[in-house]
Amino acid sequence: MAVSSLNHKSLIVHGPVLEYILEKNAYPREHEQLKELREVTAEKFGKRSVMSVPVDEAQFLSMLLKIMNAKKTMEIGVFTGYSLLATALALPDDGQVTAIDLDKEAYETGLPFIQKAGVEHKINFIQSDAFSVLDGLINGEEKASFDFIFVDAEKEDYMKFHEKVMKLVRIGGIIAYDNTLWLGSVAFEQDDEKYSGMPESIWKSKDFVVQFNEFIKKKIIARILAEEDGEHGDAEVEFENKELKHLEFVRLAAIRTLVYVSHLYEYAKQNSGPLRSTVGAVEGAVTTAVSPVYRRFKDVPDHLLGFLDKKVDEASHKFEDHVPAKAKQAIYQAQDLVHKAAQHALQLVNEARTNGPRGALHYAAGEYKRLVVVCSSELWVKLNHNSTFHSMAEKVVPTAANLSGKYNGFVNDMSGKGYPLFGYVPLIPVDEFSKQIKVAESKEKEHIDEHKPDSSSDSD
Ligand SMILES: C[S@@+](CC[C@H](N)C(=O)[O-])C[C@H]1O[C@@H](n2cnc3c(N)ncnc32)[C@H](O)[C@@H]1O
Repeated sequence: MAVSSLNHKSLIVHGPVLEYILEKNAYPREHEQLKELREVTAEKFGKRSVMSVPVDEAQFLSMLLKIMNAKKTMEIGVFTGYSLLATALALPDDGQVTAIDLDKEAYETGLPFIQKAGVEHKINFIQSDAFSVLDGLINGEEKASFDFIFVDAEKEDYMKFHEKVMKLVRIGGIIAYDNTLWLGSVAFEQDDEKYSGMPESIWKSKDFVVQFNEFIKKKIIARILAEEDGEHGDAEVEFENKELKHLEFVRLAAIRTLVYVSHLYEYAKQNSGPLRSTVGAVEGAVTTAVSPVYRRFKDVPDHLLGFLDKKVDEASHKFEDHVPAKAKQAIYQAQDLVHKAAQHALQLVNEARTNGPRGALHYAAGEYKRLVVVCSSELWVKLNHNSTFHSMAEKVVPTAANLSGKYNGFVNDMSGKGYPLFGYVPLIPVDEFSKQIKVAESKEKEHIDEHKPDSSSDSD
């Protein structure tokens, strides 16, 4: 089959190479019912059949779903169901794909092939405007629960879809957008000779696609920031997912550090020479074992940060005239500390830039730990005088301590079993932290005792 007759959307390879890929690889592997569905779609919809994803893209989607062991997925924009059938075939027997389209007639064109392939039970087709379905899922129990979401609808809606699907995809899940090169138009102007034959409808949406590509580039950091809801649904704490007013830079610094540490880890892995295969072998086990602990633990500091942020805000505005001098002092110290913490996080990044990973690790093990352990314990003691903080801490601390203990136990265990990689994995300094809290408490007590005669007018 000549490429020109394939009505193919591929931009990366053209001519004989594309023909070779399709003829030698993609078409021979195409499932029988996918082939039939494709042919019926072309017959019934003519030029509009170009809306279906091409055979090689469907095979890529299928591979992705299998690699990530996806079970719960969503497709926005079904048409006659080519990508939907490819998805359903790739899911395990108890997998589910929520498929949304306004056009039921098109879906019913493909349905007999879905049935013949024996995968209809994996599909929940919803005839509706996708926005209302997404809102319903967000308000229901479906937040952060989808492994994979495929968006293939109107290009002008992609940005709006993004805000919604971000709430539905699980941490570590994937959102895939179709047509982000929009048949190549993104790289050309309409008067370019090479693309003069492109239909008007493509040029109409080109700007939306270009804007979306810019938008999504900026959203990558936001994806790292995306938080899971549900586990900390405490009504007392109302900062969920909101940008922190005063402490946002600390959160960003922490994220930068985290990103950098993961780069260090990659570096360590790449440079572990003969150990690399051992590293590879244990990595899967590590991810499986550490992930649940990490996932639950990672929200705790952020949660506290949010709480502190609110306190800092209250302190600088509402309480300014009423808060006793000592409490004010604690709040200012808190502000000072978070600034210091942010500076140290940045210094770690700089250290790594100038002296390489070894220098950064050295720095991290010394200075950064001192700051985290000593200073944050002092801050903790001071903040604990605040009754709201105290009650919040009482809820959070046992879980954090328990998870930290488990995490440390696992890292030590693996290290003890002779996996050198674990020398790079930082421990959570639980014991040092509790020792430091005792030191800070007794310092605080000494300070109070020393100043007792003068402090009568200054009590909380
Ligand atoms: C490009 S086609 C989907 C092709 C399909 N993924 C495939 O591989 O065969 C786009 C589809 O999105 C649907 N659509 C567009 N906007 C929609 C919306 N807001 N809600 C639901 N469906 C929508 C259209 O009805 C159309 O069938």
